Amino acid sequence: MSAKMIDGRAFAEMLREQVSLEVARLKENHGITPGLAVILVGQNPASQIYVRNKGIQTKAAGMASFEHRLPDTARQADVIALIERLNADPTVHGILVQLPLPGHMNTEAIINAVDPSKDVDGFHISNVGLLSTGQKAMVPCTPLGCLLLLRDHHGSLTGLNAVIVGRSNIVGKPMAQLLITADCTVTIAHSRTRDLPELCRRADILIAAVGRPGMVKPDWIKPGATVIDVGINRIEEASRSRLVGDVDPNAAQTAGAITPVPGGVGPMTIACLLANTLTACCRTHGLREPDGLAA
Ligand SMILES: Nc1nc2c(c(=O)[nH]1)N[C@@H](CN(C=O)c1ccc(C(=O)N[C@@H](CCC(=O)O)C(=O)O)cc1)CN2
Repeated sequence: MSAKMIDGRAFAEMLREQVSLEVARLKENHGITPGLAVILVGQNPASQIYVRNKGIQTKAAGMASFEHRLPDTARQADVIALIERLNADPTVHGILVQLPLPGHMNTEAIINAVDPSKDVDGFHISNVGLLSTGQKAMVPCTPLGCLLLLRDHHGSLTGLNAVIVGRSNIVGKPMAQLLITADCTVTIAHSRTRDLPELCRRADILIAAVGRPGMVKPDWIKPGATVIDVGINRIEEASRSRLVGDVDPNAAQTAGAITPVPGGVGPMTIACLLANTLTACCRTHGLREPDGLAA
């Protein structure tokens, strides 16, 4: 039997519509327009596309979009000075620094310069600490997107065995925190994990976030399990480029449900960024947070 395809594109569209409605309500009732500032340093081709899409979708949701592009010759101090200006700007409720940054920059120092209340990426050390202690935090967009898809598919996640392959700060670790809070039993695996296929076969929920095309094979999957593929790997084939996930597409024969690549987790990332910007704006102004948008 073939797995149910979890349609992240459709879910993200619904989420963006919900955000748009809440933004319109904020404007009408309180005269407030949520604003998102995105900083792009350098010319990374994929980053340029993501930043452009963030701007388009921010405006489409009725929010103010501020785009700041710096050359890859910019100094770390220039980026931090810009962040400090945005921290002090009351029209900016969310600040995002597009990653990866050029090699000469210290990513942690730059992320930690963002005011935690405007850290819509949820990467600031204060938000990492709040999330890991189960407190109200800004939650990283990709794991938040995965959680929303899982909750929509399963309802309750209580008692399920979740295996996360990948231990990055952006996906693997925050994903584990969210699933622990959702009462899953969580294991984080990585490239040095012993007998990875056997471990994965115990998972009711398998999250693949390693950045290796097709690494998770069909026989690594427990029949009926839910598979969330976070991989976005661009591969060149016969002079054309194609996007593939971390999970072998034949895994759909074993899984109960699976997210496709493209069209699964990817679109949820920007939709959750919009949701986080709205959440940050509501928190800043002491207003009720819309239901269903946060973790
Ligand atoms: N500061 C951040 N930098 C990066 C993040 C992040 O969350 N914050 N995540 C990724 C890139 N990313 C957003 O920035 C992102 C990745 C993928 C998609 C997406 O919609 N993917 C589509 C396919 C798009 C395509 O054809 O290329 C899909 O999977 O269907 C959106 C955003 C790294 N940097």
